[in-house]
Amino acid sequence: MNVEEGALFGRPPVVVAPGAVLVPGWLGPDAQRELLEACRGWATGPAGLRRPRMPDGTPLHMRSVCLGWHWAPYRYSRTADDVDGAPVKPLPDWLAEWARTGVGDAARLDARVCRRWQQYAPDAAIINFYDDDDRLGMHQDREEDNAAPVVSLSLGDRCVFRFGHPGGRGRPWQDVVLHSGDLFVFGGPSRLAFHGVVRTIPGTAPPELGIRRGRVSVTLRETGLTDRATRHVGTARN
Ligand SMILES: O=C(O)CCC(=O)C(=O)O
Ligand SMILES: [Fe+2]
Repeated sequence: MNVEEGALFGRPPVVVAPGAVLVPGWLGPDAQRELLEACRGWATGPAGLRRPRMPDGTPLHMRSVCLGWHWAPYRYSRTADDVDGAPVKPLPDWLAEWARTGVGDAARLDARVCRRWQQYAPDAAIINFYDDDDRLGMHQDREEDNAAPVVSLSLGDRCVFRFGHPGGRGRPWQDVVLHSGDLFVFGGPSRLAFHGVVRTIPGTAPPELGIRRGRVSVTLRETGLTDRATRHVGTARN
């Protein structure tokens, strides 16, 4: 975890919007490999990788697997009901710890990210796998009953990530290129900002990562949910 490393390679941290921070090169090569290896394991069944579908059956343009809580448009559950009904895999403590450290690093760059990052305790992760032509439409992350920030880690090919504002899908927005190893955290006034993945940039993964193609993202959140209360709200992501 390195706030300085990105800067050494000419990409300093950026406050993309109030409470939204990009830390380039936050994961070094070994940590990226470790996380990618873990993602490959999580992708296998039970409760493994699948292409999520909108409530009307329209498939999304990527595949995903969940940890802690299973997310499918637009609700969280403890079982992967749109996969095989198996219990969702646990979110490992080490990954929650990485996310907490990431929120702390981001909060030092912009205090609006999170006021009490030491208490950040994500209980859900979504791992997205993007092929060359995949994307994710502009959406809000709003199935959480909680204002804690969202933490995203990128692996593999770069992508064009569009970050807007909470008021709607339209402009203004900023397009930022997320590289393998980058940390992006959005909280505070940007917690409900619309965002999406416009496109991946094939062939841009670091060769030493050992990924043949595509982009993987790991997105962590505090759901604020208990097993008795799940939520059904949301906006289109297709
Ligand atoms: O893949 C990404 O970088 C974004 C993922 C995302 O926005 C989500 O899963 O809600
Ligand atoms: Fe999102």
